[in-house]
Amino acid sequence: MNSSCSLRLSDSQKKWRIGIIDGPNIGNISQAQGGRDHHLSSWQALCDMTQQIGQGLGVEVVNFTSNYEGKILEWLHSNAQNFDALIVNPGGLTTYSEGLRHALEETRKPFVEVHFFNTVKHFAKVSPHIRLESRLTASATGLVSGFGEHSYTAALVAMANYLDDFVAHQ
Ligand SMILES: O=C1C[C@@](O)(C(=O)O)C[C@@H](O)[C@@H]1O
Repeated sequence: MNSSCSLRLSDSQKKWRIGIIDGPNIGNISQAQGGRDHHLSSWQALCDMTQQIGQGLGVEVVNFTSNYEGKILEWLHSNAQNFDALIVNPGGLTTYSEGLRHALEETRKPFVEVHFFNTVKHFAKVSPHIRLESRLTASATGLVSGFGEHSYTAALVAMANYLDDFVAHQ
């Protein structure tokens, strides 16, 4: 067991670098989600929470958000190689962005798709006749949805351990 943090399950001390990308509307989180599926006052509060979890895990977390698909793609093109893994809430890009899916695939980095909502349940309710689904899930390493802000908690803990166990030895 890693002595610095009980949530790192191996002996790894590696300070992985994990980028968290929040897509359209997530930067406006207190209004956008109507406070129903999380307990955050702002996107900054989400950054503070994920930074705190990153510190506890002994990994570096870098947060980025944009309402613009092109800005997110440019961020990925310029920065993805500086990260070991990514956590992505595509927000308003969830159901249609092939561009984001391609850009993420091209990084060749593991990534977790996260959502505040359980998107399967949410889409079944808002669109019972046309089957909506995320464009990213089939390309993601993993998916965490439905736990409000703790979808990010779960994604960070899982990704740090995934990097320790599956990537460190490659
Ligand atoms: O913007 C959002 C938020 C969301 O990504 C979530 O985190 O639950 C779910 C998406 O369907 C929606 O468009």
